[in-house]
Amino acid sequence: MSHVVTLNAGSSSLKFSLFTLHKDDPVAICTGAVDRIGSPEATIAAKTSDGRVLGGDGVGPIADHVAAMNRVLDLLTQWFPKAEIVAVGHRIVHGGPDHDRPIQLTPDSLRALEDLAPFAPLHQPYNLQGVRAAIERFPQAVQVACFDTAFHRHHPWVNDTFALPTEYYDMGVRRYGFHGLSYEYIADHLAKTAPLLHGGRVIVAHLGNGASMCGLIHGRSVGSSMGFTALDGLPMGTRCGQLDPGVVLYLMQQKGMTADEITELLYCKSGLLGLSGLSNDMRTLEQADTGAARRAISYFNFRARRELGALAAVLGGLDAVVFTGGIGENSALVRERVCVNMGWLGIELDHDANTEHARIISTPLSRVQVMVIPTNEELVIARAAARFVYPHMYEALLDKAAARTG
Ligand SMILES: Nc1ncnc2c1ncn2[C@@H]1O[C@H](COP(=O)(O)OP(=O)(O)O)[C@@H](O)[C@H]1O
Ligand SMILES: CC(=O)OP(=O)(O)O
Ligand SMILES: [Mg+2]
Repeated sequence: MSHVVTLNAGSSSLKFSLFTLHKDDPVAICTGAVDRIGSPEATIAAKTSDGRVLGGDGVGPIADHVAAMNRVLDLLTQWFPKAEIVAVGHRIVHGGPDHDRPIQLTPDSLRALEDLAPFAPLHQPYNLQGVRAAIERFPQAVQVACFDTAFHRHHPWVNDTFALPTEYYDMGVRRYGFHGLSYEYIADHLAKTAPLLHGGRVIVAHLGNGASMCGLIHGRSVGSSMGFTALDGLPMGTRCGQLDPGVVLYLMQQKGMTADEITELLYCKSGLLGLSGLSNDMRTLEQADTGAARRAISYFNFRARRELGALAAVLGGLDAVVFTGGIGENSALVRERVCVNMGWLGIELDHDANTEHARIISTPLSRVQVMVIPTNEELVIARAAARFVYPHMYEALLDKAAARTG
């Protein structure tokens, strides 16, 4: 039976899966993640679809994404020696202005994607290292790139542009938006499980180590919080989120900081880590009893509320809010604080349902339905990879994708 491997390198994690290519849809037979990469508490965990837990023993330190990638490919070949890998699907965070759908990777396209690395320094280099490692490990497999930016490529021009002279837009200085694979999964899931809401106005809050929000109308992106890079919008684990560009000028001109120092500050030392002085990890901050940790969480919630209100205005009202991503799926505290006193917008949270991480966490009378939907970027990647290998077998998926991108 043919199989697809998916690799999804986030800023703090490497998620991976092995899918079997069944007739209608790929089916995951193993999913796993290396978590807290780079920290002494790094873990690797995987389980099979029949509930077997893999991994555990002999994990050892996982210093960086390259070590994580090699370890994952070793383990997959060890666990599933007979799997025939026909394709590897890669999450590639930045696709630039030209890619509004997945592509089959070639040496030329790989080189072009390398040029985008400065615009996603926490992701793109690792995504592309994953491609190289997979080519070496599975040379016969088709390598497919699935872009975070593709989902937003047809968002309105007002959300695509900055108010700079237009030649900058023409040279690619645009608001690309990210987390598109996650938004695509949520939009597709809503289409299947809640078609009325899918047809309406939905805000998806993808809150993980990287965090963004996206406003959807009829499952299409009409506005999102991330911009030219994955620095903009909400504060994140180590990234600052929205920042007055005057701060950058001040740091350069008055404080003599170099571009590298500012890059390190904004990508790696800011956000929850910078404000708390303790950790980028929401679990650690929720357990910590320090004023700085509480203030970091308050700032995160404040900016999320602000973005929620702004996107509701862009959508012209609201029918549903979906929380997803590591924090969105697991932190009842953050969801509660983001939604509290939002009755004016039609949001009434059900405290008990939220604490229990129920799928619907708004009250039955809430005008806006609030949901928790675990994201599944892996399935979106596996479907795309499957379409390249067996276009006829997955014709239905192909039609749906075409309808979505219009
Ligand atoms: N039970 C939990 N409670 C609060 N936060 C959690 C919980 N589980 C995971 N998280 C948070 O989710 C974030 C990681 O999200 P994830 O989407 O996996 O990251 P990435 O951006 O690397 O893909 C971390 O801040 C982590 O603390
Ligand atoms: C784009 C981005 O920030 O991704 P992640 O949340 O996986 O770090
Ligand atoms: Mg992620």
